[in-house]
Amino acid sequence: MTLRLILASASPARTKLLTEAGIAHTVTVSDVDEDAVTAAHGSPSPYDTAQLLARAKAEAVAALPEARGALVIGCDSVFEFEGEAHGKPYEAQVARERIKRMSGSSGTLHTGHWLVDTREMNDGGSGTAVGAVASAEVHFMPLDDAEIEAYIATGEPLNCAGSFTIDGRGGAFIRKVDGDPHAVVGLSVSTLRELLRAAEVSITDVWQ
Ligand SMILES: Nc1nc2c(ncn2[C@@H]2O[C@H](COP(=O)(O)OP(=O)(O)OP(=O)(O)O)[C@@H](O)[C@H]2O)c(=O)[nH]1
Repeated sequence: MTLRLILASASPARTKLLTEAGIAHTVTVSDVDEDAVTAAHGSPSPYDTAQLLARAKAEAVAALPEARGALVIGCDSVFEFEGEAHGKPYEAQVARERIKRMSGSSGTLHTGHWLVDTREMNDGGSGTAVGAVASAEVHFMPLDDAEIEAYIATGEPLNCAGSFTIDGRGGAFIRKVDGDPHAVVGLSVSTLRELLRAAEVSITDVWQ
C-alpha cells in the first residue's frame, strides 16, 4: 500500500519545503480556531503553544474521512521574543513596532510538529501520534528605519510568525541562525524524519 502524507497547513513555505525535500504529500487545511485552543490551555508558553496548535491542526485533519489511512503532519510556528509570543503581525504598525525592537537583537522561533498515523485507526479512534518542537535562535542585523519601512511595504513580514523570513527578503537582515533553519521557515524536515521513524516509516518511504 503506498504511503500517503497529508500536510495539515495552508503555509506556502511548508509545502514548498516538503516538495524541495522530495517528499510526496497533499495539502488539507485545518479550520482550527487557534485562539480558542490556546485560551483553553490558560496562557501556554510559546514553546507549548507551538506544540498545542500543531497537534490541534493535525488532529482536525486526521479526523476527516479523506485522511483515513494516511499520515497527517501539522505544524505551528511561534516567535519568542523578550518573553512574548509573536505570531503573524498581519498589520504594518504591529510589524513596525516588533521589527524595531528585534533590530540588532535575537529571539527563538519554535515550530511544533504533530504526526498522526491513521493507518491503524479503528472506527472512532484517533490513530497513533507523536510530536516534537524544533527551536532555532535567530540573530538579526541592525535595520535602519528606511529598510524597515521598505520591508513592511513589500507585505512579506505581515503573514510570517515573527514578522520576518530567513529565506525571502528578510534574509538580508539575518546575522545567523542557531538551530535547524527549516524550523524557522516552518517545518523541520529532520524532525519530520524522526517523527516518521517513531511511526516505523523511513523518510525514504515518502520520497517521490
Ligand atoms: N517563507 C518563510 N515563512 C515563514 C518564516 N517564518 C515563519 N514563516 C511562516 O509564518 C507562518 C506561521 O504561521 P502558522 O500559524 O504557523 O501557519 P499558517 O501559515 O497560518 O498556516 P496553518 O498551518 O494552516 O495555520 C507559516 O506559514 C510559516 O511558514 C520564514 O523564515 N520563511
